[in-house]
Amino acid sequence: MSEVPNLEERAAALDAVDELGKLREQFVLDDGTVYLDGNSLGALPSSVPGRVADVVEREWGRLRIRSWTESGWWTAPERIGDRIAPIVGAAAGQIVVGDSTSVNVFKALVGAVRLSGGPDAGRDEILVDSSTFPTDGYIAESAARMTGCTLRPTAPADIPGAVGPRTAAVLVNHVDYRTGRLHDLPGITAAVRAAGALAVWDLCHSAGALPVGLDEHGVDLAVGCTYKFLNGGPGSPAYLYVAERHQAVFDSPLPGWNSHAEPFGMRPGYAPADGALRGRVGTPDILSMLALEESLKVWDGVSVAAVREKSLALTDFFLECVAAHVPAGRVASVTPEVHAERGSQVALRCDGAAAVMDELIARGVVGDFRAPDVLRFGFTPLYVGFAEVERAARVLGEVLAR
Ligand SMILES: Cc1ncc(COP(=O)(O)O)c(C=O)c1O
Ligand SMILES: Nc1c(O)cccc1C(=O)C[C@H](N)C(=O)O
Repeated sequence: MSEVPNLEERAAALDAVDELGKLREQFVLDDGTVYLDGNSLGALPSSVPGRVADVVEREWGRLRIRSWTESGWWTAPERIGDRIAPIVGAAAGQIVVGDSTSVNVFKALVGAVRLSGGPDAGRDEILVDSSTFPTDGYIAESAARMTGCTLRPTAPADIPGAVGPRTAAVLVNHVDYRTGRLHDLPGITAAVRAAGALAVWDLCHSAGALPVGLDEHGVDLAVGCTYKFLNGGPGSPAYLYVAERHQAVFDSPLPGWNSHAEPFGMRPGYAPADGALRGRVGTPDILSMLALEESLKVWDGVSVAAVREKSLALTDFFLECVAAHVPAGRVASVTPEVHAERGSQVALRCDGAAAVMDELIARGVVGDFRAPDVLRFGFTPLYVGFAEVERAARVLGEVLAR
């Protein structure tokens, strides 16, 4: 066990030079808990409660209806979209915030089939990532039925070889929620576009954890949640990216009055607004949305490249500590070793994983369990430190040594 003090010293040295380490102070966290579940629900930024109280008491309580204009409520979806844009590598004017990820998957995928011309243009198939988070698969199945397409579940790595003249759209998760595998967004997007189809990406597990490069890689449409690495809060609204080149013809399957060119004209006929706000539907969820806006301030001056560098250092160090602390053969990582294929989590296959995670949580190490046998640990570079990583692996070793 001579490695143990060595790992603790290494952790201290890594924390001492961690340029992002000071950001932890901007979150409500307790030193008794190692929080490795920010890939499910991000921690609370300290300034959010005060801002929410202000929205409730002053903007809603005193200004009431005036706040739609005077407090900027009406334009919040596109304003906050512009705040998310640099984090995912998009120029302003292409992202709108609102609704859940599931609803945005629907808008994006049906919108993509329509942009492709769909079955009328001979494009009658949708490809979906066969290892997808379930909601995307369920919605893709419904979107396929609605648009007259067939649905073909395909492993992300096989997509370049599977797309063809009949493909309308392809829906892929950037990072796999269970294994933490990072899929090849530039390569897959290029192959989909070369086949004349549209690429729709689900960024739930990558936005805020690594560079996405939506504009740089020519992504057509994308969606993502804001309650994981963007720390927007439970059920905070999701977002929809429609590349500028598609906006003029993007035909939303949910053309609510908020996306009308003249919403207060109250016209019987629909005429879509220009730009990103064409992706809006109904009245925005202001309390959650403004909590999200406040939480995004943590990102001011933070480089996504630095976040990625720390994320990889954290996951590398965790894997090293697990190898040192955990009895041989008790866990097997299903997260790729190669950096280019790794998101910001480590998933360990483990017998009795559900009970092991319960015990870890009881001992102050919070990750989560994903059926059937995965211990999942998410690393949020904005607030997780290296000493915590060492402690988490040490406690895991203690639990598994029993
Ligand atoms: C990849 C992915 N897509 C979608 C969702 C969920 O979507 P929603 O925000 O609609 O619950 C999650 C997590 O809940 C997810 O991990
Ligand atoms: N969205 C969630 C929720 O409402 C409750 C509990 C967990 C979640 C999650 O985000 C799960 C997460 N997407 C996952 O990757 O498993």
